[in-house]
Amino acid sequence: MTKLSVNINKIATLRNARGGNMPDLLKAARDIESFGGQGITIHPRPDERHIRYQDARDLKKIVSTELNIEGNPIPKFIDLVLEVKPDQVTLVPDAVDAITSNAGWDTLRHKDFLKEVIDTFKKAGIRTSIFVDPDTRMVEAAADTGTDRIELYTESYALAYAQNREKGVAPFAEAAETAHKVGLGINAGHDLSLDNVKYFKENVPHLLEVSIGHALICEALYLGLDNVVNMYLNRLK
Ligand SMILES: CC(=O)[C@@H](O)[C@H](O)COP(=O)(O)O
Ligand SMILES: NCC(=O)COP(=O)(O)O
Repeated sequence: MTKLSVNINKIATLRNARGGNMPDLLKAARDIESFGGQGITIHPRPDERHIRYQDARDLKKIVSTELNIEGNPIPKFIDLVLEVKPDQVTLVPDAVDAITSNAGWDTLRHKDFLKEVIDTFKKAGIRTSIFVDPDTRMVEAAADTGTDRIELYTESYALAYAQNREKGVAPFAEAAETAHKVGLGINAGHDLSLDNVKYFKENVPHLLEVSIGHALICEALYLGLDNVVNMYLNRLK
């Protein structure tokens, strides 16, 4: 079974637009869980333009499924994660000024750094995941860091889907087979949507979890959050 973790960054973006508490991020997280969502993902960025560090602390108190915090392990992110102790931390190598995540880790080049950070989180009892491109060398080197899982960065699949989905999914299927062989759990995310997620799930083996935010919240504007969560759950069966 593949779990759906809903990324609620975009709900925080909307809230922050007016400075008040509408929409209420904590209520949205609780509602998503009551609709069947199996996890909540947040990606606090250093400028706190959507998720604020305080949101992570508040969400920890109310999320009853699984809290996944994503981000670049700069010192203040590491401190936040160690304080909040989410179920999972996903390390993403994004630049401070990145509009959104735009690359996976070079796990060969940053192996020593990743080993150290992963060791710190694992000692605190937090499951770890590393955001990587679908490249078997990067997946194999990820295993050497001691991480529990990888998250496959799916933007290239989402871009290819309309033109040539067979070609677009092939590197992900291969990366997932490699990850499974070297003992890593497999998550995936970025630009997955109601259109493209079913084919991905059908063609990428051993997929434990997808985290989906941008498309899901956009789709919910037309279809409703409850309905959309359930449409994803059906596609992930
Ligand atoms: C790691 C990843 O691909 C997503 O978490 C993405 O980072 C969403 O972040 P934004 O909502 O800031 O685009
Ligand atoms: N890890 C990916 C994620 O949380 C959501 O990415 P997106 O669906 O907002 O592109």
